Amino acid sequence: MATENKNLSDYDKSALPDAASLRIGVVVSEWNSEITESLFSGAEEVLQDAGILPGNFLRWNVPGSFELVFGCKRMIEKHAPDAVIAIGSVIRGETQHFDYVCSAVAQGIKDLNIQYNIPVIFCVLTDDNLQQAKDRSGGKHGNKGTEAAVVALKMAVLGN
Ligand SMILES: Nc1c(NC[C@H](O)[C@H](O)[C@H](O)CO)[nH]c(=O)[nH]c1=O
Ligand SMILES: CC(=O)[C@@H](O)COP(=O)(O)O
Repeated sequence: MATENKNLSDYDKSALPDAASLRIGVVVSEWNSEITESLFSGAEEVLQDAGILPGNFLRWNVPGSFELVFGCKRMIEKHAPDAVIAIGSVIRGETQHFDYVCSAVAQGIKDLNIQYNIPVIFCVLTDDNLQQAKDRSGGKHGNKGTEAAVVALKMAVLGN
């Protein structure tokens, strides 16, 4: 399993890009909030370790992962952040709805990266069950929110 072999959740604080001059946005889905709040906490810790100023750390909530695309788009247009992290947790149910939500969100976030000159980081867990989500949001496989924040910082300063 890819995650078992590659865990970016352990990071070197001294190697993080300096966030003192950066504005980072985070859009958080309220579905599976136990998971998304853990992901947010992981991301928040990294950004604070990197020295982000409170006024430059923006958080908006949206109802579900499908709304992450619009939420990130509106945040970009309103605040022009240096990077945006989209946080969600999609857990498979009985129907094909899981597949449609996951595909739409992944494609939509990819499109935002192309449409705007701002990195939009895909921190959306797509799991078959709650345990898989727990394992990747502060459990045995680390925290994808932590990883996403490291990626956001690196992409925000890319080419500088
Ligand atoms: N089942 C999950 C959803 N479903 C809701 C959709 O994301 C969306 O809000 C709805 O279709 C209205 O547009 N969302 C998640 O984030 N996680 C799920 O497991
Ligand atoms: C990802 C979803 O929307 C899914 O959890 C909904 O569950 P179901 O497919 O049983 O309606």
